[in-house]
Amino acid sequence: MAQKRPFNEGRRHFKKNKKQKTAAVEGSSEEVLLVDVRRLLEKARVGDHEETTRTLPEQWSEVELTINELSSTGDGLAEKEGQVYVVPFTSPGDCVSAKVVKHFPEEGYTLTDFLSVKTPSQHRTETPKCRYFSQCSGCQFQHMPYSYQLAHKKTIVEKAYANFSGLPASAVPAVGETIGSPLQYGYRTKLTPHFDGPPMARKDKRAGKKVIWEEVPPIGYMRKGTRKTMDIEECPIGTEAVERGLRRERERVHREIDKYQRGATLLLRESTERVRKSDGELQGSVDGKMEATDVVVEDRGEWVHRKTCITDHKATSTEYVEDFRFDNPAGAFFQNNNSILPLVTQYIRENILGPAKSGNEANGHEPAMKNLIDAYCGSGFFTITLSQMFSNSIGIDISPHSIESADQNAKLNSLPPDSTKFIAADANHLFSAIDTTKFPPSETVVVIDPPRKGCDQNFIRQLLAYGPERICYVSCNVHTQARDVGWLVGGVEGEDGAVLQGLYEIESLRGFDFFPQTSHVEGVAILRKKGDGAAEEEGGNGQGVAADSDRTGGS
Ligand SMILES: C[S@@+](CC[C@H](N)C(=O)[O-])C[C@H]1O[C@@H](n2cnc3c(N)ncnc32)[C@H](O)[C@@H]1O
Repeated sequence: MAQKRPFNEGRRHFKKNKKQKTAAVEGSSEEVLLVDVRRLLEKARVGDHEETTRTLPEQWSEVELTINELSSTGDGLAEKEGQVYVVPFTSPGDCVSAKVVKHFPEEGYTLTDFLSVKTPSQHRTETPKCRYFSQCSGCQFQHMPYSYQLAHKKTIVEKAYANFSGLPASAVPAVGETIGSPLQYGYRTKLTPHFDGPPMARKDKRAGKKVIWEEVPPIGYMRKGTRKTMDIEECPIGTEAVERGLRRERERVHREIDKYQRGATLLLRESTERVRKSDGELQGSVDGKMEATDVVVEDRGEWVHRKTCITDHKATSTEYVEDFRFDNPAGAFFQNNNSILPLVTQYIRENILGPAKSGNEANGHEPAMKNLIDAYCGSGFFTITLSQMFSNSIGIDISPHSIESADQNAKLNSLPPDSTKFIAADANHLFSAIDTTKFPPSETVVVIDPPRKGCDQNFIRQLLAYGPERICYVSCNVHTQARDVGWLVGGVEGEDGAVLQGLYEIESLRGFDFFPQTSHVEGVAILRKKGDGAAEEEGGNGQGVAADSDRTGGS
């Protein structure tokens, strides 16, 4: 059985500092960093570093370090005399100067501020496009070539499964190459910069006084390693329409700051109006030019896309992915990098039914997968883009607002209501609501795309009890994904304490780069029920379950 153990793994080996009673959140950066620190210390053969007597440099002193490796959190790690120094904005091989910020002696690491490069690594080849790079906490990788970023993200997936799935290496297939984003800058369709209230705002408010702004505060993102907001005038990972919106919103806040009683988060969400070129009026005014101050016009073959930036949470934003249209309240969740979405949907279509049952060929195979259940469906992105492959599709989301949008989106895309349905419900109660005569598990594929914290253990138990033929697990946190997949493959403790056997094997695993220049990677894992053609595929396309060799390579 795959245990809950892996998420404690990073801490288990360190004596806890008495003051640090709070456990790190499962799958959090802190947890992931701890595991990488411990692995590096093991590699450096430091042995029991808790017993090592080390003299650590004083806080705020400057240290010179050579970066050994990149952590899954995107930070450089440098081992020196039995202590790991965490240095942001660096690459393996960099020799850098850094300022000591905080020691965690029990855990064996020290947080630092990056100061300067003494000798650059061979992976430090790019000139960052953002003038705030190495101060802003948003991006970590602008100094590295894109191919290196993609290769690193593959190792993040590998390490996640090696360290957090609780599975033997033989149960984890070779991780595929990371699929890159067609746009590596100018891709983010949503940004949410913020500003803080004046220091006395709370006290003034309690005293019934009007809040006084002595100056316009910085509007932007957190300065790396601090809780302070830094002023950001431009963000080159945002789309052009969003960049325009940022400038406009900043000007507005500068004009209207006195209307605010406290700090605020601003919304910048791209919205697209699609106009057929033959409709005339826009012909000739295309090719990414600004048609008017706030409108970016893009040539899309027979269409013209007019892109604007919405700042009202409740206003409707429209996005096109392939030929599907999605309308959402601008403040609601929708994927943030439209350029990569067609690659993801295409990949899932090609793999969701398995190598022999892809796409339209599926109907010729028995048992054909006729049904789709999209747990955590949001406004219907996967249900709608995949529904043409299935006779019945159902999407479930806990947010009634998302389900309203999903219903609306199904209509916008002319999907028949008798075959594509959505229900507002907790995924934990999903399987009691499913009619198994309509959705027999042997003919059903389940797509899972939960929030960063992953699935509830209860959901996993119910999924195992239902036992769909295939599962496609999409996740923005490959660490919690690895834990959940570990349970589906290796089994999980039932509510009564008895072991529920794992039913699945991992057919394929790879990352998609939804967020270039950052350390985030979206994982897509395809699982099939054990015994469903595993043998015939082994050794076939290199994506089958590995033979008994250590291929996860996470340590
Ligand atoms: C990462 S989003 C994915 C949305 C969708 N698949 C998409 O691509 O647009 C996660 C979704 O899970 C939903 N969610 C969170 N907890 C849930 C639960 N217990 N049951 C059902 N849905 C939940 C959220 O409302 C959110 O829409």
